Amino acid sequence: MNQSKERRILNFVLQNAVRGDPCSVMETIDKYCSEKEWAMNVGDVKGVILDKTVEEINPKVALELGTYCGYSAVRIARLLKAGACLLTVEFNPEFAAIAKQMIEFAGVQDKVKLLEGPSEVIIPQLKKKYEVDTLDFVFVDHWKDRYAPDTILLQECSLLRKGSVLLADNIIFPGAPEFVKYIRNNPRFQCSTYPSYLEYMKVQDAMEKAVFLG
Ligand SMILES: Cc1ncccc1-c1cc(O)c2nc[nH]c(=O)c2c1
Ligand SMILES: [Mg+2]
Repeated sequence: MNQSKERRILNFVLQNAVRGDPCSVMETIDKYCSEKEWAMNVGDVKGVILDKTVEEINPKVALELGTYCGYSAVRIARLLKAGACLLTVEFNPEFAAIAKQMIEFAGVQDKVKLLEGPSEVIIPQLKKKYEVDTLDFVFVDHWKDRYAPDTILLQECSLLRKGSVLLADNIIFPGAPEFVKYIRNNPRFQCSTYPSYLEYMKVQDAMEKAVFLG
């Protein structure tokens, strides 16, 4: 059975990156996906916006919706301080298996908890099953049609507190119009838009930052 693209990305990392070095893993994925096969990692351009947001917040508890190959989980986890953790949710079992190996190779596995399943099932489990109180940071990068319902679900599950920050990828391309409409018209969120480019492409995209006001 021929290999998946995601398996080819992982193998390229295992053969070319430095084990235990998160930056080396990120650079190697970016090299493969810009030179050989495009893939939907947040990438090196939007990745800087992600970095700056994480550094500004310095979250103790972070959530990522949409792990994919683990690129942004490695990117976020490398910036987390001692005792901080990232919970990352992936519903595709093949992607989750790749991401698990990617996270371990990068050496950030002690800071990352990979949760396999649909976000609408996992989010209601975060408090009781995963001992989360509230989330300091949420990176929304899974499926555009889940952005708005999952943001509502996070509120219904009392997982956001005054000052919790959401950062959503792809609000221009592929786009998340329902989410943008919801969040920008919601007085409980203070929104700002970060124009950027689609990973590895000269195509406009943007990220939306939304601070929960409580
Ligand atoms: C797959 C794709 N094709 C063309 C253009 C953009 C995309 C694309 C890019 C992303 O960053 C994505 N992030 C999370 N989830 C997605 O589905 C997704 C899709
Ligand atoms: Mg994305």
